[in-house]
Order: sequence, then structure tokens, then C-alpha cells
Amino acid sequence: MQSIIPPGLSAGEDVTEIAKGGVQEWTPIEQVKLYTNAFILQDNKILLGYKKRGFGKDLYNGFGGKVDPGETSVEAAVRELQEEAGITAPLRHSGVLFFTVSDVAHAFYIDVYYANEYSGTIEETEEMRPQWFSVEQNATGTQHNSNKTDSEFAPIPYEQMWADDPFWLPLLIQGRPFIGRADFGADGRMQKWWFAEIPVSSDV
Ligand SMILES: Nc1nc2c([nH]c(=O)n2[C@H]2C[C@H](O)[C@@H](COP(=O)(O)OP(=O)(O)OP(=O)(O)O)O2)c(=O)[nH]1
Repeated sequence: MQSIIPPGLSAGEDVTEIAKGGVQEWTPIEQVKLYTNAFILQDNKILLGYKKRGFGKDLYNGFGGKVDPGETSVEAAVRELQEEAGITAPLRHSGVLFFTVSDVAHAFYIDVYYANEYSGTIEETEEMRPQWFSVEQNATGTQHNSNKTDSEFAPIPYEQMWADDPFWLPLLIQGRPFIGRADFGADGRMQKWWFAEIPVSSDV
């Protein structure tokens, strides 16, 4: 039987597809670079950063970047969180994402992490402007008053995030491990995508 898992990812066959679509064939993979992405989840809030420069500029995202030579993935994730948001956290692995981008020669293999606590003071850095968002679906971003239960934090700004994020970020928030791949065209749109939930015990 042919595996449903896209090239670039590995997992047992016990996966539950969440979404898939797009063109027929996956883009061939030539070179792969390792990246990290980390999110802080606390009190029904998620910490995102507004990317001020470079790849993904003007989008909100978790904190992360390339794994340096000699570093493990989790070491890189902890370093990038410190460099980009000024904090340290006991990061736990949540999923793996694999991307190709039509005008980038290498594919991106991204270990995604989360933590429910952190130490240090969140601060804006040269690369990222951190901001809390509500993970509650009815969040409005309006301020509290005595009659309202709405969150004082805005909802997750999916319209200002990478197009694949709505498929897997809800799983991360719910503590459900995931894998996924998306091939992006030069226009920034997904040309082909596939996302799945995997068993909690899976070693992704
Ligand atoms: N949420 C999300 N994150 C993505 C996608 N694609 C993608 O590369 N990322 C993440 C992975 C990394 O955390 C980040 C890209 O890393 P980066 O270019 O900022 O790396 P870096 O900090 O090492 O780079 P630099 O210092 O050389 O500028 O974006 C995506 O489709 N969705």
C-alpha cells in the first residue's frame, strides 16, 4: 500500500488526515535545512511575534529560526526564543512541518515546540515584536468591562500568518501532535498541502 505521508515527513501509518489539497505532485526535494518554531501557551493566551525583517516579514509567527551546526533542534529552539523574545522556556515537541517555497533552493524541516511557562521578561527585539493573543474563539480584542467576559486580547490573527498555520496551530493549542507539508508558489499561496494528527505517543 502506498503511504499517504508526503515525502520529507516520516510517521507511522496511524495518522489522521486533517486537510489536504492542491496540485497532483509534490515538489522534488533537493536540499533540506532544519528550523525551529516555538510558542508559549498560558492562561488561554498564545504568544506570537510580529516579524520585523527577513523571511516572513510582516507576518505573525512563533519564535524560531535555523538550527546551527553542532546544535540540537531543541537547543536551537531555546536559543531562538531567547534571541527573539528575550525569554527561556522548557520547550516540548509538538509537531513537524515540511515546506518548499518555489524561489527558495532548500526545503524547510521545522520542529515545532510549545511551553506553558517561561522565565525572563518578554521583550521586543530587532527581529520580532511579541504580542499575546487569545486562544478563545469568541475573543474580540475589546477591553474588559464589568459585564463582559470577552478576552481583552485579540483573536489569533490568522489572516496575517502563513497560509498553512490555521491547519495545525489549533492542534498545537489543544496539545495534539501533528505533522504536515505544504509547497508554496512564488505568490505565497499553497500549491499543495497535507496535514495530519498523529498519536500522542509518536516520536515525531
Ligand atoms: N508558522 C509558520 N512558520 C514558518 C513557515 N515557514 C517557515 O519557514 N516558518 C518559520 C520557521 C522559522 O521559525 C522561521 C524562518 O526562520 P528565519 O528565516 O527567521 O531564520 P533565522 O532567524 O535563522 O534567520 P536569519 O537570522 O538568518 O534571518 O519561519 C510557515 O509556513 N508557517
